[in-house]
Amino acid sequence: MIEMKNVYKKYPNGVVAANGLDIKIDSGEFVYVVGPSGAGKSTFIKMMYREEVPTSGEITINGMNLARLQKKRIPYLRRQVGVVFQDFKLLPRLNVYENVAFALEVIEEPPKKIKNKVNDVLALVGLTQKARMFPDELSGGEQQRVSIARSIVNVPKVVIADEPTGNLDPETSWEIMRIFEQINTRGTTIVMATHNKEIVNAIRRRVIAIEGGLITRDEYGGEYGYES
Ligand SMILES: Nc1ncnc2c1ncn2[C@@H]1O[C@H](COP(=O)(O)OP(=O)(O)OP(=O)(O)O)[C@@H](O)[C@H]1O
Repeated sequence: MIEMKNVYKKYPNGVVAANGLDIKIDSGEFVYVVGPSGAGKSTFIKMMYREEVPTSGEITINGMNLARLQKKRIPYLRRQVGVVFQDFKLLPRLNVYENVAFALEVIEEPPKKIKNKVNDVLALVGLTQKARMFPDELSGGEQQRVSIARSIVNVPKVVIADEPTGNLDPETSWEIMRIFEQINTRGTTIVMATHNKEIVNAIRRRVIAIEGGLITRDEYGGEYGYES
């Protein structure tokens, strides 16, 4: 479970990007985070994987208090929370297989386990045939599939995605959504910030709207609710 209690975030330049956020997200939920540009969606999401730390308030993920998490415990958090970005963030000099394996090498998994786990997730995202290719040899959708494979190879309880379809054409975006739905069906919680109105209105899930650093709407099966 993810819980925020009265979370406030002021950046050093004085911008208040979270102005008292209270939210509970249960295990296994699929949540969209929507709102206008600059509303505070990325800040909300970054605080969940401790890329940003709240100025005050509490955030817990599966019992871990992120505000008080010691630096040395961050790798442990990253094992429980997979992250997917709009711009994929793959390592350009590593091939598909190595990009995914890297997430396991840093936590010192035994080589044999690495091979099995990487092959399993590459099959799940449909990239078995492209395991030896490099990121610049892949389409945007394929690169995003590698990044999703990397985010789930540790079997995290939560996957957080910030605009994962933002750089993709509509058809490819639907393919990526099918993969997220599949991951969610296996019990993984998904929290996804998105501007994709068509997707939110078609694949109905919980919608949390943020405006001016506040949660202004929280509806199960809700609409996107903005013109974009
Ligand atoms: N590192 C930072 N330092 C200072 N201000 C920041 C920082 N990151 C974000 N902000 C500011 O905080 C506010 C919220 O930004 P955030 O990126 O969370 O919004 P967003 O809803 O994700 O926007 P978008 O949809 O455009 O990505 C904005 O006013 C932004 O300029």
